[in-house]
Amino acid sequence: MNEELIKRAYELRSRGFTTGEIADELNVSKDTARWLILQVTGKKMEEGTQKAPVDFAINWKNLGSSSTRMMHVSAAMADLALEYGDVEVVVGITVSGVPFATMMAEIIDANITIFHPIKHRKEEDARGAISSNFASVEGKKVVIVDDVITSGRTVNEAINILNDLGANPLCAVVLIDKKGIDEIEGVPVESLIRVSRLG
Ligand SMILES: O=P(O)(O)OC[C@H]1O[C@H](OP(=O)(O)OP(=O)(O)O)[C@H](O)[C@@H]1O
Repeated sequence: MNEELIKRAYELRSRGFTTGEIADELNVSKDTARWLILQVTGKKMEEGTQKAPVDFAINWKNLGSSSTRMMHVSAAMADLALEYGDVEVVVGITVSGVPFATMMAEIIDANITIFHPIKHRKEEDARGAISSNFASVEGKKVVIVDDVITSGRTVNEAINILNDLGANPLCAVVLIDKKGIDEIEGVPVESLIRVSRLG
C-alpha cells in the first residue's frame, strides 16, 4: 500500500503539486505527504524520514464511483444530520463534499449550497466563500458536509465563514473523521466512520 501511495505522491509532485496539495489529494496529513515524497527523492536517509508517520490514507473510490452507493451512504449521513433538528440548507464543501451534500439535501428536502475553501481560491486576498449560485445561508439552520476530516482546518474555516454570514451551523457531517473530534468551534462533528488513536 505504501508503494502505491509513494508512486501517486511522486506522480503528483512531477505534475507540480505542492506538498499541501498532495496531502489534500491523497487525504493524508502534510507530514505524511512530505514523507511519501522523500521516499523517491533520494533523501530518505535523512534523520526522521525513515519511519512513516502514523496516518491513514483514505480511498473511497468504490463508493464515489457508484451513484447508488453514494445515495445509500448520503441517506445515512442525512440521518445523522437530522438528529440536530430541521435542516434548512445543506452546505457541501468543494469538491468531494458536494455530491454527498446534494443527495442529502434531496433526501431531507432542504436547500443546497456550496462552500469553496480558501485553498481552492486563487486571489491572494481571497477567503473561503459560499457560492452565489446556490441557496443563501443568512439566518438559516445549516449542516456542513464533507468527505474526510484530516486536520479539521477546512470544516473550521467553513464554520467561521458561515457564522460571519449569519448562518446557524447545527453540525458538520463527514464520511470519515481521521481526527476523531467531537466538535469544532462549538459545532458538533458527526461521522459515519471515526478514527481514534489508541496510543
Ligand atoms: O481536515 P482538513 O485537513 O482540512 O482536510 C480535509 C479536506 O481535504 C480534502 O479536500 P481537498 O481539497 O483535498 O479535496 P477535494 O477537492 O477532493 O474535496 C477533503 O475533501 C476535505 O475538504
